[in-house]
Amino acid sequence: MTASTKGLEGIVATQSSISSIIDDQLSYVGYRIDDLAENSSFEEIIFLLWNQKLPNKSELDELKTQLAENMEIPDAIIDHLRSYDLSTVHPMAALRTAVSLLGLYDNEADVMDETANKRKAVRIQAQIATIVTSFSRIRKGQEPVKPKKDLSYAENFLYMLNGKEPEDIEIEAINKALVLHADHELNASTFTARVCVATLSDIYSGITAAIGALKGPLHGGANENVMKMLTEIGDEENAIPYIEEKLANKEKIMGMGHRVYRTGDPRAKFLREMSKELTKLTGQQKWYNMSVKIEDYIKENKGLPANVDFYSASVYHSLGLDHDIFTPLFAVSRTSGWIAHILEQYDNNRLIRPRAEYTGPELRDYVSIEQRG
Ligand SMILES: CC(=O)SCCNC(=O)CCNC(=O)[C@H](O)C(C)(C)COP(=O)(O)OP(=O)(O)OC[C@H]1O[C@@H](n2cnc3c(N)ncnc32)[C@H](O)[C@@H]1OP(=O)(O)O
Ligand SMILES: O=C([O-])CC(=O)C(=O)O
Repeated sequence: MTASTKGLEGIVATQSSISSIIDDQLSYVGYRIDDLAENSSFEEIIFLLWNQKLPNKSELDELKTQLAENMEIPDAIIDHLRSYDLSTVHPMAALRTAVSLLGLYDNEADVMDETANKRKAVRIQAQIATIVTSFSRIRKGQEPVKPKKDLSYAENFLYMLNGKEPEDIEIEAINKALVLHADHELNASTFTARVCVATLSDIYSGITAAIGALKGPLHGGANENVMKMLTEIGDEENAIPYIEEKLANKEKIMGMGHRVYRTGDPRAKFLREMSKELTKLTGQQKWYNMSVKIEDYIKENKGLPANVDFYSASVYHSLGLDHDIFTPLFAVSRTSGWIAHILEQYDNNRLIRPRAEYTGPELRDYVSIEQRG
């Protein structure tokens, strides 16, 4: 292994027909992210990722109905969420455990045929939103809100989170965020999901493993940390001195840099636009202004682009989301991509088992405990 392959940089580890990043352009199943972000509902994206084609009207209506009808979670999950001290638990840890638990209440969890896997896909995609929103409400002492069958996925997410039907601008913002985060080639959490199910383990195991990988601050956890940074900075004039100090201490700036993108993350411009609009609307422009200053500074001084997690922070903050719910919302969206990759892995499976270059001691003789110093 050379320094350049550390972290498997540049290694092509599988073939996939789900999403592609070529010359810093992202597409889902051949459709440009720019077109999808402007025009698609999240349900359309789910259908596209799982079926490799855009749905016609009746296919889309059917999926929307299935998702809305499957959103309720078993009472046992709600009881579980009430059973521990939620104030000390990160929502991503709660989500990881709750999705694993969900598998215990699905009597098809270990049925591995294609049709059962598709039914489970719908259930997991539907119920993950309800787990996140129920957790959020229960820890505030509020009752969980049941989904409504006539609402879209984005609407139901906001309705179950806030207990009231959302405004159009909120629905549009959440829908676009869900579309933009849905899939991203062989990112760390998707790779984790594929490695897990390539042992022929079940979908719940794959999604649980992926949630664990997304939680880390170098991956999905960055969005929460961006808001933490902006809050610490506090005012626009503090932004550059704060960043200079971080860089001088060799600390990473959250939401900046990417393993694959060199010129820029094509999703970031949409989130930047949304951040501009929503922070203006809510009188919180300072978060957007601060973010622009940081983005410009890092681009000029480090040559690094803002990634998807950078502006999503001020977008979600403007929508009133608790900061530690940012990454769970990412997971809600990325579940669609994880499931697509899991189904693709099952479809043409081979165990994923690379090698390690051994760098430990040479072979040596065993020393009995009495003879050890
Ligand atoms: C949805 C997503 O997962 S998008 C990514 C979300 N993660 C973040 O935003 C966390 C901050 N960013 C990072 O840590 C990185 O840019 C990653 C993890 C995204 C990609 O990392 P890698 O490709 O492994 O790059 P690596 O960490 O090796 O960095 C290469 C160089 O750029 C620097 N660098 C990379 N990102 C940053 C950053 N955000 N801030 C400061 N310096 C950075 C590194 O310090 C390193 O510099 P050096 O060569 O002088 O030591
Ligand atoms: O692809 C990656 O490495 C990280 C990323 O942007 C994502 O998962 O959306």
